[in-house]
Amino acid sequence: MPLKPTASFTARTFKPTLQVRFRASVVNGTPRSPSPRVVRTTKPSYEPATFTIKDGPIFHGKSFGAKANISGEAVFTTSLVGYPESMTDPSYRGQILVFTQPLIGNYGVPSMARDDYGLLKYFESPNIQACGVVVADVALQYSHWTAVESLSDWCAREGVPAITGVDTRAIVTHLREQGSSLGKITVGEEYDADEDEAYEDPASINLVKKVSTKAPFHVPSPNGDAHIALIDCGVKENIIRSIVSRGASVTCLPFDYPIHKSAHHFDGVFISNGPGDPTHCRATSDNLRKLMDSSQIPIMGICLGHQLVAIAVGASTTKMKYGNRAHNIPALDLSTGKCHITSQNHGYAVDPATLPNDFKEYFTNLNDGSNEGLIHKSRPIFSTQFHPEAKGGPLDSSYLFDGYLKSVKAYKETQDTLRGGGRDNKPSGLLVDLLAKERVGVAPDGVRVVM
Ligand SMILES: NC(=O)CC[C@H](N)C(=O)O
Repeated sequence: MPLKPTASFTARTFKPTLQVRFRASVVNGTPRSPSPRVVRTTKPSYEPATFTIKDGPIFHGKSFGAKANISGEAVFTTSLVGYPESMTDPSYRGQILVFTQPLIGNYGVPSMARDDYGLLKYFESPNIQACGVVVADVALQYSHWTAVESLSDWCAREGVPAITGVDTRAIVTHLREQGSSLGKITVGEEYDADEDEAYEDPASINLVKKVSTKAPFHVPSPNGDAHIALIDCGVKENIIRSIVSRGASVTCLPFDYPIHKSAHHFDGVFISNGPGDPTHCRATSDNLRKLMDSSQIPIMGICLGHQLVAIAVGASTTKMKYGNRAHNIPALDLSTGKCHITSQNHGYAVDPATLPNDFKEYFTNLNDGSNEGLIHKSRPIFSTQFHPEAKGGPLDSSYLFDGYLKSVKAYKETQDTLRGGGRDNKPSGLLVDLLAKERVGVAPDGVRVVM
């Protein structure tokens, strides 16, 4: 049944202002100097905007981001927090992100600060990756010690259209019934219902190519001398951090890098998360298959990486009706019988019935029974559909990185023994020193830049 367009939106009146409130000056009986809690207000443009679902309802609201018209796959997340992390997760490239949490933007947007490893502290990549944002009620006031700007200013600065004042419950009801659909955001102009050909299907684009690093880059670890090759299909910063903090340096390689030809330089291979349909990423799954046939190196994959490991071993993937995007999804570890609450963002799933005999299902989803992981029966190869690095989200399953690093270090020791000593790191070490320390992109003029 077509839903009625939501036409009413009442823009609140406010004065842009900076308010400074003071906390109690006595804490646990100890006087302290007043520390200001800064509350900033923001003033979005509030031009009219429209969110339209292809072959579905039209929602009228107000723009609070860039003045631009876009189309993409409309998906929803039920995460309560973590909009800076979700919006910068490259897995969302080509997607319009609908938040079910009604109030978004209340803690603002943090800075591009970097941690001791040189990784972004508060974002999962340097830019907003979702092509549009839909919320019920954008916060006009924001307050947080990490905040440097409002959600509205950030979206406008990054050229990302965003709409507020729409009934996100009706949108999500529709997406759950119809399944993930194409949608578009139109800003500042009357919606023309005859313009249906304006929908661009991101499934027709090689999204992984767009987000993968254009050249290798290296993130050294001060905590150990293992070395991991990470196939970057759109890696989140916190995945790299989860590895380097555990004592392995990471060299991030483009998605189509022929890793099977150079695995002997590394102690482990990692396949990252990323956007789009995994069957469009044949270059990576073909290289992985050749790698598994020629080397015993430990392998771990997350999300798209999980799907690519599955495809490499001959299993198949299916498109889910509307996917799983949330920070509270229960996944059962079939090897221990323990349930972990996990962070997820995916629209495809591995069919566990198609796994070959030497693999078994590792995790299963306790909500919908979908596959959440696979593991080789005798070799150190495993992957998960959920995100154990969980940014944002719960850290229940971060032990999986410990297990991976353990097998990486064991493999390194065996290889060192076979070589009769540590790897001669000189040649590859020197090359690694020459690499950029951050993601490498391409500027419009074709010149490679560090992003
Ligand atoms: N987060 C991811 O890696 C997503 C994987 C894949 N693009 C999917 O939607 O299923």
